[in-house]
Amino acid sequence: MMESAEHEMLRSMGISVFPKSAPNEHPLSWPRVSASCDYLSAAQFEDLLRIDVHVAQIGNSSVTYRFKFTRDEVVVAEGSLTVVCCLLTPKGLSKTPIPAELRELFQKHL
Ligand SMILES: CC(C)(COP(=O)(O)OP(=O)(O)OC[C@H]1O[C@@H](n2cnc3c(N)ncnc32)[C@H](O)[C@@H]1OP(=O)(O)O)[C@@H](O)C(=O)NCCC(=O)NCCSC(=O)c1cc(O)c2ccccc2c1O
Repeated sequence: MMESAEHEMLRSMGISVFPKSAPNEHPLSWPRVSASCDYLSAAQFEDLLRIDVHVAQIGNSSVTYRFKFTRDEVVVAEGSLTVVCCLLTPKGLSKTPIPAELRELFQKHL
């Protein structure tokens, strides 16, 4: 659910989760390096939950999101996810500094 909320947030910012890249460029991606969630009160099947997400920290290549899950006004869970800006190369993931234009977009959600 945190990943879905993160993806919705990226889309709302106009950032593709997996952008198309030019033939000789490596696509930019955001693999997760850390995830945690504290469950604070019980939720039940079919409950409608609201997930609020904001950017808690922007590093050189990393972004940390915080999530709050609520049912009506009750906080059900709180979570955190850290992703790293990476180039997807034929040899695998390679971290890269967050491009300035994306950093600016993330800063609006701090
Ligand atoms: C992502 C890595 C390639 C980074 O490797 P590296 O060793 O070079 O990174 P650093 O140690 O320097 O850290 C970079 C940056 O992240 C911060 N950080 C690292 N670990 C943590 C942590 N546990 N908690 C918080 N922060 C952390 C660190 O402080 C640095 O921050 P700065 O801001 O200062 O730069 C490498 O770690 C790696 O490959 N990890 C495995 C990633 C992975 O497979 N995750 C599992 C989920 S899968 C996934 O999410 C995913 C994987 C893919 O391959 C995809 C491919 C295509 C699309 C999507 C994919 C995808 O979603």
